[in-house]
Amino acid sequence: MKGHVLRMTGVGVRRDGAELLRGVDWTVEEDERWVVLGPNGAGKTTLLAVAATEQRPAEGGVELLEESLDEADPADLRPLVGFAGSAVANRVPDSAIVLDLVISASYGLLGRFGEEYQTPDFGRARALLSQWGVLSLEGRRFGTLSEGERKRVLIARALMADPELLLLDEPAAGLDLGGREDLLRRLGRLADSLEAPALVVVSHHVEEIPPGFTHGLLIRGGRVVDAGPLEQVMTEESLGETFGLALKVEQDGDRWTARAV
Ligand SMILES: Nc1ncnc2c1ncn2[C@@H]1O[C@H](COP(=O)(O)OP(=O)(O)OP(=O)(O)O)[C@@H](O)[C@H]1O
Repeated sequence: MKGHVLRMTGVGVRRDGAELLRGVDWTVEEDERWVVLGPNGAGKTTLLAVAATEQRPAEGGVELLEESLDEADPADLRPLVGFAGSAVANRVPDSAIVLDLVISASYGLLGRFGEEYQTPDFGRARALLSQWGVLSLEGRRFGTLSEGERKRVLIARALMADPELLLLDEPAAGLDLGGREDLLRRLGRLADSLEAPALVVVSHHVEEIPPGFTHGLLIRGGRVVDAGPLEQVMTEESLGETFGLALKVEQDGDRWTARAV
């Protein structure tokens, strides 16, 4: 059955007198794969923080799996959301062992602190590391990993608790061309999987939209410029307004490119 996993209505966020988001209406259904596109400072990370229940909006409503955040305990809803991005990477101790980092996501922890795990938990953690191409790193310390390796490990971690919604903040940033293409292929495979959670990927670049993604939300200055099926929102007009410059946008199969004109 199709149902909404995330719904924001009139969401506004303010911090230290600055308006970070304003009047955001956004619904993510369980079979949708969204990319959130916008320039630096547009409010993308803030939007994900609200979706991940880490930031409470000053205005408007947020529902996760049809439960209002006003009524539910965020601690009960948090395991339903997998989140990977630099905000998580910055909190991981350099000394955390990769396998421990992934497996401890079942308890919402960033490493093992004496909790008990069963054989199937280790099996799942290793299967996820393998799915993201980093099983050989299972015994390494997080602090010794490259940027690309960290990103893959954190995506595996975000999937460990079998979330209903997976939020990835700039998964392709800082990767070389081969690393980016490999990551996009793996994200495309996840997008195609019927068992995958609803997906939301944040990016600055239309070239980083993974194959199989269905919807786009364009944001600038904390306001939604456009949101809906990709073919409807990926226009030169809407993207030009979002990034503040005239653009030539092209689609080649399920990939996109954009350049200034
Ligand atoms: N405490 C704060 N006080 C004032 N402004 C803030 C505060 N925290 C964040 N901002 C501003 O809110 C805006 C949105 O920030 P956010 O990190 O959500 O943007 P973003 O789209 O993820 O940007 P980037 O692509 O550069 O990561 C930015 O202009 C940022 O400077």
